[in-house]
Amino acid sequence: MTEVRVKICGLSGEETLDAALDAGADLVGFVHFLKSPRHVSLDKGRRLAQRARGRAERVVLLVDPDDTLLAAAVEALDPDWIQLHGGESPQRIAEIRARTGRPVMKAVGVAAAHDLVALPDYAAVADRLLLDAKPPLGADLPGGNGRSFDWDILKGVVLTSGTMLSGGLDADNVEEALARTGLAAVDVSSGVEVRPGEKDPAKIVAFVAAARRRR
Ligand SMILES: O=C(O)c1ccccc1NCC(=O)[C@H](O)[C@H](O)COP(=O)(O)O
Repeated sequence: MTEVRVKICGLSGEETLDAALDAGADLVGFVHFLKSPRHVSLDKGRRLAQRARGRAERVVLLVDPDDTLLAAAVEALDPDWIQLHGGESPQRIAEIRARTGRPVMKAVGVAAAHDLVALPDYAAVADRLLLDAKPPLGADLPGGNGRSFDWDILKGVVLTSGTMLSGGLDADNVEEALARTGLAAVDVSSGVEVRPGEKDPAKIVAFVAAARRRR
């Protein structure tokens, strides 16, 4: 079995970024979305991304970005990945890939089996898919809500290689989530926090260790 890939998302400070890097996270995510408690300015994102260069893949997370924001985010963070966490269409994803020359990870919200119908169209244009729990109706945030979806929905579904599982994961449930879905890549935000936006180094270490127990 291949080693599980781990992404820690919503890092906004040097200390917790270092904890993720030292714990061996494969990807580190920086959220640029004003409504988020994990929002980092482009200047802060630039500094954090520089700090992580060469130690993990750097991901900038954007929600329905226009071309001006995209260009500014790419210039500032020089990301290895652009994660799109809004209502971007497959056509817009193809445009963003072409415009930026960066690989794109598309987050798809899942609540029920019918949400998986969208996956082939996204898989055709995105470099990677990230399956996240759909946010509750009227939520401020399209992700980072600490909710999980019924992993058994994925049983028998053929997913593209590298697909990441996300939503409500933590050190206590990540092994079971990996076992039940058969996926080999996970993403976490709330599950390594003490409160929204405040990451906990000890929880980051515990999460990476728990995910890696599953090989
Ligand atoms: O984390 C945020 O604040 C956020 C804001 C806007 C769009 C997406 C956001 N997070 C997306 C992530 O990548 C999270 O890691 C993912 O949704 C899982 O979150 P959680 O359930 O809190 O672990």
